Amino acid sequence: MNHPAEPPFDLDQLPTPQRLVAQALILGLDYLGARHPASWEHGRVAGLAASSLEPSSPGANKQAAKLTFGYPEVAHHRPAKEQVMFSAERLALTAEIRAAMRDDCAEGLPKGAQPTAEQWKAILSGSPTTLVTGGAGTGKTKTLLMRCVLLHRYLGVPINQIRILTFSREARMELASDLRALFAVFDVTLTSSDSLMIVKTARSTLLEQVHALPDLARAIPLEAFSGTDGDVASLPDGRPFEPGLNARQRDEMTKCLNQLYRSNKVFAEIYQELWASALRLPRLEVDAPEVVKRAPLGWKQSEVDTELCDSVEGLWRKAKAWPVDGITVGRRAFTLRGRTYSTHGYIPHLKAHVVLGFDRSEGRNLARNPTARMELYKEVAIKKSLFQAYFPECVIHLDSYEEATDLAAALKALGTTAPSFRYAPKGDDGQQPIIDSFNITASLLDALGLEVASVAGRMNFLPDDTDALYFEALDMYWQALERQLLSLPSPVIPFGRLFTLFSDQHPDNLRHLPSDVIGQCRHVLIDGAEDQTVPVAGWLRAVLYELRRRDANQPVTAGLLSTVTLAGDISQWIYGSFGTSPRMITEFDELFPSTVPATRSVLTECFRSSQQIVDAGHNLVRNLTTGAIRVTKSVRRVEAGEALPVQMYGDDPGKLKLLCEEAAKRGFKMLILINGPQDTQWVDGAVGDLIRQDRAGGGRKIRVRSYHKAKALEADVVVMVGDPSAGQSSWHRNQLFKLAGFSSGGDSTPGDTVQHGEALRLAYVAVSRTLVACHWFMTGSEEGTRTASALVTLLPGLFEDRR
Ligand SMILES: Nc1ncnc2c1ncn2[C@@H]1O[C@H](COP(=O)(O)OP(=O)(O)OP(=O)(O)O)[C@@H](O)[C@H]1O
Repeated sequence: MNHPAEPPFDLDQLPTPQRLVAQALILGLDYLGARHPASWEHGRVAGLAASSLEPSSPGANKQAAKLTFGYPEVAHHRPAKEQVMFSAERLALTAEIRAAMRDDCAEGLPKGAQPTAEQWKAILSGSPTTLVTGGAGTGKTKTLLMRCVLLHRYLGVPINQIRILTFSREARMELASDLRALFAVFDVTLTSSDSLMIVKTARSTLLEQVHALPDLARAIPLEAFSGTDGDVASLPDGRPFEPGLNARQRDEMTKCLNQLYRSNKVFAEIYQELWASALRLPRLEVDAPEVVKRAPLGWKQSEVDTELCDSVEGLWRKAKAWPVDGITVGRRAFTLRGRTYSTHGYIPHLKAHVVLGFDRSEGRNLARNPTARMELYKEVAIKKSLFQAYFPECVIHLDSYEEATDLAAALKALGTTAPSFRYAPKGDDGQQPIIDSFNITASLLDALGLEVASVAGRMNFLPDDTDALYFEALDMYWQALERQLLSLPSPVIPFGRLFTLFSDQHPDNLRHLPSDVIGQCRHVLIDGAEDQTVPVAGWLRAVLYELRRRDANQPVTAGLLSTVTLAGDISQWIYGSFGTSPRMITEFDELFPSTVPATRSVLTECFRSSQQIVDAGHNLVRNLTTGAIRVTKSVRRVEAGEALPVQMYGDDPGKLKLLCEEAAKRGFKMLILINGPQDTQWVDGAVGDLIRQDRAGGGRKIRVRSYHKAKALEADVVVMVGDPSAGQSSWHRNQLFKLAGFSSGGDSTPGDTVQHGEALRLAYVAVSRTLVACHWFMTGSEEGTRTASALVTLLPGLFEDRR
């Protein structure tokens, strides 16, 4: 129980102001019939004490009412830490400014190109945070450009404080040119370099900041490292998600691999084991179709296996390709399901048996003997399938003399040189040289915001899954590589690392930046916000927090504010398999917290395509949780006969040729989108001549791009070649995407979910580039896989099957 520490003062002893307050309180307590607990308790204790000391006398129970004056006990609290990224300011948009911009717009832009009410809402948003969403062709990019006009022309923001961030160099050039044209409408002349100062990629913006620090002034991003003089001067925006390596990068990476291999015994062992697993004949299930088909012949073939071995070995010896250094020659018999078959040799170092195959340079008509019913190459193939399904140990099947020579060389140099080989983690497309494969995986991890060196320890694999070795080797290798690159005269650092160094994980690093450099991001506008990586979001947040911190320390803070404006369409999220995420849009308020409510504008009018095409696009993505676009209404004026559904054809190169000729006659621009290298050949075979003619004539009437490169483009006629595929389920990808936080709603296979959605979204992006007509050729190259056209029901009124 609390007692007042000091006896209360007599009311009369208090100075006048306190006395008046106390009297007022007393009256208040009396009026309310309330009790002041501390005073009451004090009186009670004092009364008891007095009663025990003084003899009771008549009238002694008439206690003198004595009020005490105490202080409330208040628990100790710390001031809250401000988590808000923006000040409580709004843009100083007066009614006059709004009216002036609207008037100039009415005067400068054609009647049919005036912004809609939905667009004006975002253009004239006074909030520090503005989010513009909407389906393809609804004018999100145009809205961003108009907002840039507002900031500069009407609010006087200098152009070196505005950044429009776009995706790639190509998109940057196009957007910069559109911006120049739009500024001219508002009587502002932007030079080419002005517009390229405003329109940047996140990468080039970050790099300006990196180079502003003396320690990193000469730093080169790994992705832009070519070893030529132009490196620092022409620091490129990079080609995001194209992890092909140039000669200089490959050189440096190979050097590092060999150094690590020689100096680290553990790495060398893991690497050799991985190599052996890559050499090993891939296993097949016993019920794989080719095994089921070949096994009955294979069991019979056991009777002639010795003769088969002799014939093949004879060919190898004649070609002087056998014996091979490092391989112990000698037949060894094995029993598979009760039948005997022999191998040709053994590699002790790899604990691997060797079976000789049939080199393609030999005649296909060769047979074991003149009476044999089957050609030699077929018998070899049958035995190979049997071994794939039933051979219990590690076996290497040498399919060519060249392969054997390479193997001998690698075995000879094994003590000093890391063997080079091709590898793909399970579920990834096509094998790559190991260095390239490491680079692709490291780029994915960077984009997902995962530390490459710590990933292996957070994953798990089935006991015989060689991907475990791959990730273990990658972790060790990437650490060594980053250290080696950093020690070069001009330090080389991967973009992922640079973004992380300048992200909200390391906010102090940004404190070293000069104010004019960080101030370039005072007003950031991002186009294509659906495809940003975790590190880019972290970097942008850190930059905005740092600006806020600096603003708060200014002598006058009134009028100081930053803004962020995002435009995006989650149905166009097509780089998820490379590690991007649409979180900037879906978690906008959490990522960019502001006391001023955000302005959100959903654009619902499509200016690009007819309603059939808009609905066909919607048909593709409507079942995706990430595709919840509000239904879009086409406002495009369509000529008679133009409102056609997407036309679907089979493998019909002749039809493509006709379409191209017809488009050329009408002066239409064409965009041909391809799904893979096989489609490049298909298109070249069909219309290669027309494309070359177009280029020779200096025209750009026919453009050929991959589906992934279709974003932000539009054309009168769009031709889709091939069917985007959702690929194979992948254990390692699912784990990585889980680690990166993609398992929303308890999704246990988030990597597969991303790829499934991506196939459909790629088709959506392709269809939605259409101004007049869209044609889809199913070339059949992806048969049997989960492809976009098979993952949804294509509605007949929206897709017309002409196969
Ligand atoms: N208010 C408008 N009036 C007329 N045309 C418009 C309007 N807004 C945009 N457009 C035109 O519509 C087309 C699509 O605009 P824009 O590229 O800005 O859309 P988007 O939403 O960014 O498209 P995507 O998401 O497919 O890249 C462009 O040709 C643009 O000029």
